[in-house]
Amino acid sequence: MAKNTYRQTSSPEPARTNEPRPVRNQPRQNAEPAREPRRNDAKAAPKPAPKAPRQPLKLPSVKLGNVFGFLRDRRFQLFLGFFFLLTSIYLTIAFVSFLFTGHADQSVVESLNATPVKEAGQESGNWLGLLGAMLAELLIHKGFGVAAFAVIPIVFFLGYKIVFRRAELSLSYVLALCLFTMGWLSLLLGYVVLTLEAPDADPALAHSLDFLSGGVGYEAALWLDSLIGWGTVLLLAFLLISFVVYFFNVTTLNLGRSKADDDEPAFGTAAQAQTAAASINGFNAVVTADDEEEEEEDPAPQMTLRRVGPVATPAPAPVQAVPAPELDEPEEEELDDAPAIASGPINSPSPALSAAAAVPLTVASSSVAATLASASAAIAAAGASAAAAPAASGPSFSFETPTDPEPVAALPTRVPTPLSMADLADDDAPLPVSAPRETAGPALQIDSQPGELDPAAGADMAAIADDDQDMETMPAVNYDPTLDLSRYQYPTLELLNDYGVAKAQVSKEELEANKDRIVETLGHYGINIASIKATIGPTVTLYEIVPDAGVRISKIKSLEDDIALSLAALGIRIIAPSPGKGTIGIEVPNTKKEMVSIRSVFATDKFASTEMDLPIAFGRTITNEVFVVDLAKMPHLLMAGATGQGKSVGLNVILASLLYKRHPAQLKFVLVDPKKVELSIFNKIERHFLAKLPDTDEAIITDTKKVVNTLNSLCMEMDRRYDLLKDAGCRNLKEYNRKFIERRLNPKKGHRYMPFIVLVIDELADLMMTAGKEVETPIARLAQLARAIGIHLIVATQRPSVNVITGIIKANFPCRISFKVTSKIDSRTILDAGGADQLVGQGDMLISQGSDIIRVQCAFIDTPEVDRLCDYIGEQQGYPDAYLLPEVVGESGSGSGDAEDFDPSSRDSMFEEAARVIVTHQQGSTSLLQRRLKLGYNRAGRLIDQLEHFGIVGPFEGSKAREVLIPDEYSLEQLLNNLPK
Ligand SMILES: Nc1ncnc2c1ncn2[C@@H]1O[C@H](COP(=O)(O)OP(=O)(O)OP(=O)(O)O)[C@@H](O)[C@H]1O
Repeated sequence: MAKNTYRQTSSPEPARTNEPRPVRNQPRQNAEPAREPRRNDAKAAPKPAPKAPRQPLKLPSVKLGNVFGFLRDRRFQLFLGFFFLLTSIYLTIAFVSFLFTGHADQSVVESLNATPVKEAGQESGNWLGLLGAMLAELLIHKGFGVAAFAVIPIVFFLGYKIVFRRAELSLSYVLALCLFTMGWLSLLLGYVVLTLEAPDADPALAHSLDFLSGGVGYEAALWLDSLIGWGTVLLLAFLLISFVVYFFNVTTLNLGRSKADDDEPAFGTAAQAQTAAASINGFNAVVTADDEEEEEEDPAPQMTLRRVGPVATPAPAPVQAVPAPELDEPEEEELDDAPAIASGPINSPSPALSAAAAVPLTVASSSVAATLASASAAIAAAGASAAAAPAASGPSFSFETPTDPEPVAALPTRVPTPLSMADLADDDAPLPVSAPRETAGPALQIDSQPGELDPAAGADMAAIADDDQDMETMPAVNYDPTLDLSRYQYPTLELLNDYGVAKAQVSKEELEANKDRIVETLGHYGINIASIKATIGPTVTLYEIVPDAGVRISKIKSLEDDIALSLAALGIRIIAPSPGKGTIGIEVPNTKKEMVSIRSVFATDKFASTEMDLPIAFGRTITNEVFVVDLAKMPHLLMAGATGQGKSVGLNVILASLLYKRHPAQLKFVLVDPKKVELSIFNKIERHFLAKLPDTDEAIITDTKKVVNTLNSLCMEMDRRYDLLKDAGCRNLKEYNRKFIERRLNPKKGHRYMPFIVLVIDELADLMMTAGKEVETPIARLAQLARAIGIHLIVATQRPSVNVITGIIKANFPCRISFKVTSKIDSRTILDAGGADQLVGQGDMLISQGSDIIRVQCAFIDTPEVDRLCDYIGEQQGYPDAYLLPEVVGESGSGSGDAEDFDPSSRDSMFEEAARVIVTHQQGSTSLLQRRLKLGYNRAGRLIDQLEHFGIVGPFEGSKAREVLIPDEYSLEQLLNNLPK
């Protein structure tokens, strides 16, 4: 019976005598049928005494933290760690020795209660003495057989983790793997041994291998065999598959898939994408159930980094992934109480989590992109078929429906955004909607560029960086101006109306008829045409003709009206010659115009992936190309157009373009709206995108007097910015901000991140009428100088007459846009060329940049769309207030315009002299003081305010001079004598 002695563990052993010890390898034939005695033995085994009912454990009232405080003692930890490490070595030797000496040692160990330890130790053959023999007997022979070796990695890992405070695998990972291996392998081997014990099997072989399974494995296999027979094999297979699936997170099977399939980008499962997206420097961050357990165990801010093999995606350069630092093991009590994010940086969710959230929506957006792409493919097909139409008789004629050449941009993906300190600080501000919203590409760009890590994630990584790592040595990237509103979500395309795919509105008949009339009309004047080609745009069709040799261009140009007459169409424009084409262009309005929706323009790759600083997507050109310009390069814009021709829509398009592409930290608007209703809709984004003077209630300026102050304030901001640029040794704002972001400028010296400022004046005519020079001078000054320091002007007017668009303003606005105007003169005033009077209206516009004039159909954005856009931004967390411009009082002395604020003790030294000039001339004008007293604008303005305060001149009256309240010099002298000195 010695063969299965480990199964008799509960049998009382005979007292040890001098007789030879029962030998383990006693012949098997002496045995009774193998299974019976074990069952009997089991029944015969004395039952353990019934346990006393459990008493509720009375905890001492001392804090557990005090009791287990020694656990935090590093010396104790090292002691424990080395103990585990050495134990693992000890177990390895003892177990290996067991393979050779186990059988012989079995009787020694089993007779221990009857033999003195010393004697038993001498008899033991194990290389590590009696203890080695006992451990091996317990864990291998009576326990799990050879599978007991799996205990060793657990003990070793514990020691390693405690001593070195780092481990690339989590404890739960090692425990799960080793314990499963031990149990499963033991059961498997138990079943093998059981099978070898069958009457027809080789008994010697069975005996020599019986140590493999151990007592536990054998008994379990025996039990299962009795219960389900051969089903044990199936159960073993099922257990293995289940473990592999769960443990290795298997979600797809590659059975029968070709390599090509494998090469496809995997959007399949959240886990895959999560793993792919969170790849950092060769580690994949994986959040699994195991890791959650790990988090409970250790409240340190940590992301489990599991090496899962080489990662295909290139690691983002600037941020280094470092394994989470191990903190001292916390006490049990602390662990329970620790909130989930207690120690983590609040603005930094695990990249793995971000990725997981992004996945389903990535799929959604890619399918939308696919839909749009197929739509543009359909247009392309339509264009191709139109182009294939046979040419008519006469000069060669071809026409094409220009297709959208822009690949449609992938829609923004959604990412949850981190919470910043500012978020927490501003309790009143509405918290952003917790549901993930979309972020424009570079918004992963946020405005992160594709491929960059979320800056917040970058901050996170730095936050968990090893204590020893010197932040100074890291790449200088973690100042990020957008982090104050790090949860800010860029607007999505869903906010805009979807008008579907635009269709070509010009029929082949219309094209043919127009072509015939052009050829015929020109023929009447003896102009023959070599070839003619038509390009269909959204509003007009461009017929490009190549006249016969020797025809004078000016002759064709002079026939503009005749061609218009013959075509019975308004808005014909002749471009002779078409720049860079060698043809003469004749633009003929389409009978049915195509509306260019703003959504279709924003969805194009050209706009979505633009790298411009201040991109504006105006609309589509005649060749259907999306027309995107950079306001930062323009650098200012003058817009004109008769009433109802699309100016306000154009302004909204400009504002929407910028709002779609810039973060509130990067851009501020100063909105001047004398009409009071045009821009009021943008009030909702005051705390995100608007700038205003301190102590003013409304950010959108409707009062002329405030406009003057605001313009002067912008001039001050400009001067200050120039000072800062000079101090930093930078030539423009971009360079300066780059330097600041790289932390090469000291905020203590007044350096700060400077957003672009875009000043929008909706109606210049009104301002010029009421404030004249007072607005003209600062506007001209800003236009001349503000380019380099990121202040850009957009000035619109419906009256492009010379007294509104004065020479000085015009000279400083090289880029001008004209919607339809009422006269040729207006067209010349704004564009220095005719043509704007011949536009067809409704957003049809000409853009002049220097010598080039381009016809563009402005995109259409409706008021409800702007409303939705502003709501979307306005509902998000904003800054506590609008961006504050410098106060004017300090430098110009004109204060916020309130003469009551004036401090009498700080009267200007030229006050009396100024009063005499004003009273003598009976004209309360700042420019009079400037001229007569040779003063600068600011000082003259300050003096006028002081004169107002002392009742010498009346209040500000717009462009008119102030009323002089003192009738003659005598009265003035009396007043001056009575003034406090
Ligand atoms: N790009 C466009 N595409 C299609 N229709 C347009 C476009 N722009 C303007 N329209 C049409 O013209 C109308 C007037 O446009 P808008 O209000 O912009 O004119 P405006 O020049 O600002 O007039 P006002 O100076 O009187 O305010 C709009 O309501 C719209 O119907």
